[in-house]
Amino acid sequence: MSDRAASDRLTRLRDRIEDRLGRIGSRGRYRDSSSDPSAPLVRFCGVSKRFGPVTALDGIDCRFDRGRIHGVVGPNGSGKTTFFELLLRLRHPTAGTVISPPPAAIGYSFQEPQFYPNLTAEENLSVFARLHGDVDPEWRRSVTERLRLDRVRHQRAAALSGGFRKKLDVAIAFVSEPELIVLDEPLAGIDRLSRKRVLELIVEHVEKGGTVLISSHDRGRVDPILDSSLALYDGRVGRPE
Ligand SMILES: Nc1ncnc2c1ncn2[C@@H]1O[C@H](COP(=O)(O)OP(=O)(O)OP(=O)(O)O)[C@@H](O)[C@H]1O
Repeated sequence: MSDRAASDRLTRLRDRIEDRLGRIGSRGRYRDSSSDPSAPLVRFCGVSKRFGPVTALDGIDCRFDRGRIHGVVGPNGSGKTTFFELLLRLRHPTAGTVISPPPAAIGYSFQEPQFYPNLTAEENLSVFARLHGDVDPEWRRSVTERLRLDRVRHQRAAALSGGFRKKLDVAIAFVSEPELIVLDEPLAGIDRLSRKRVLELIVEHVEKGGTVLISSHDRGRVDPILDSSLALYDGRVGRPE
């Protein structure tokens, strides 16, 4: 990583920590989802997020039921990433209440990878699998093989090609079988067979009772598996693309 990239990364990290601690003029709050299985797993009640003069989200009200695949769609800059960051408590709402499972119960893959660059693909999967307690080793093997990560398992994550990095990051989201999986552009930059496999993993996760939120510009592939869609436009709900 160049000095410039390392410094940019550090600045973003510092910004997120400050934000997460609610130090940037934030009056919104978080609550854990109710354990009642008939209650929605995720709810946003009047949620807004401002970055200085920029309003990224403006009074969002929505709910996502359990055991479903939910799409979050919208053009570039409509607020999808900010929405996911609030859901994961990586950022603090400026106003309103975000109700979601605690971050430890959420697997995710965002545009910026979460893996440890100096660990191998296999070591990364093993670390993330253990984060949420015991995981069936057969499941881990199945995810690894289906995304064809077995062939690069001894390579350092940082040395992987772009497509394999993306697949490793997506595999990490699934490996611990969390209650909720949040995927921001999971099909970007991966080959056709792997895209098919990712969609299969999503459907399988939901059939086992899990919940998935997904944002993708690959609407042709993703739309057929969605149970519902939240359309964002300029930080507001409702206007379709
Ligand atoms: N850390 C930040 N500081 C300032 N403005 C930000 C920050 N993060 C997001 N924004 C602004 O908030 C708005 C929503 O951005 P966001 O990244 O959530 O959109 P998006 O729908 O994910 O876009 P894309 O599809 O291009 O990834 C944009 O105007 C963006 O410039």
